Amino acid sequence: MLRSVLRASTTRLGVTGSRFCSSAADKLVITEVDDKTGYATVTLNRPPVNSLNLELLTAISETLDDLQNNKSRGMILTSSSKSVFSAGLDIMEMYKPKVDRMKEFWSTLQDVWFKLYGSPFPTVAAINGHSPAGGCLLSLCCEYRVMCQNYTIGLNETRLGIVAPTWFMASMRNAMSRRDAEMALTLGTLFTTDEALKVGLVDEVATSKEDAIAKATAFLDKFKKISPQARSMTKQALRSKDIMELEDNRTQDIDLFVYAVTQPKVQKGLEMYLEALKAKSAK
Ligand SMILES: CCCCCCCCCCC/C=C/C(=O)SCCNC(=O)CCNC(=O)[C@H](O)C(C)(C)COP(=O)(O)OP(=O)(O)OC[C@H]1O[C@@H](n2cnc3c(N)ncnc32)[C@H](O)[C@@H]1OP(=O)(O)O
Repeated sequence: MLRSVLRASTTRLGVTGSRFCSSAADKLVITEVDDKTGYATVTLNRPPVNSLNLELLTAISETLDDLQNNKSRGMILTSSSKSVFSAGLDIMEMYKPKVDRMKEFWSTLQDVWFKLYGSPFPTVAAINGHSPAGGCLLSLCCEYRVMCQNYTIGLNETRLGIVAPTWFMASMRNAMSRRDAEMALTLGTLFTTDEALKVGLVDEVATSKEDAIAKATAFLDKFKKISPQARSMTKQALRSKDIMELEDNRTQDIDLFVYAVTQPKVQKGLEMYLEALKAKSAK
């Protein structure tokens, strides 16, 4: 039985919420912990498409802190949307940006990556909708991915005329073969669920969100008889090279992001992409 709400993080207005004080619908991230298993289901809740702006990233980052501080037994990451897991980074954070906010935005994304990719507790993404770019990154940080049928997933940055940072690439390389990762990253491939399964970008296919959560739970159950400490040390050792590489280059990575995104050519590309998205949604 799910009991709500371990911690309701930042509200849509960007104000830190307190325990149990307002309805889950107001929260950017909803955390529910199962009494029996101790697993936390973390639901991204920024309609319409869970695009990752500074406030949503901050809420995710705080949630991951809470789970770690509470010695979580496992986390399932999913979305409250019926058709989108996450549309990736909020393009409005990059289009005509204010540099200070942009730096905070990127630094918070780095924090989320460190905390999720390197989490001591086991993590699964129950991908119940489309998952392009930054949405795909969040799922790649998890140890296991279960995806519902008939959606798309991938790091499609090159299709937007931008370059996925090396730590995005490392996360993809950790899940699939180097060859498939190179093809996917250079082409900016958005895979269908079945294609993603074939290349190992996702581990299982689900027929519904409920089925995805059940399969995610079954994955977490596999660790019941494994020492949590041995498990987390093994995971962190395997991922430490990627983590140290970004730790050593955090500031340069932020500077490179600001430099790249503020280039007039990139701004023009983002403008055109936004226009195309708006035109599509207006149809
Ligand atoms: C060597 C190292 C160099 C480093 C240099 C750094 C360079 C920077 C790297 C940056 C990495 C970027 C990562 C990203 O995540 S970029 C974002 C990529 N995301 C996408 O391409 C997805 C775009 N969205 C979609 O394809 C669809 O919306 C989706 C399939 C997800 C859902 O479709 P659906 O039909 O359900 O919804 P709509 O398209 O109608 O969208 C509804 C409204 O939401 C707006 N929207 C959608 N996506 C975004 C987004 N990512 N950001 C902001 N807003 C978004 C869309 O415009 C609609 O708005 P309106 O209702 O107002 O029209």
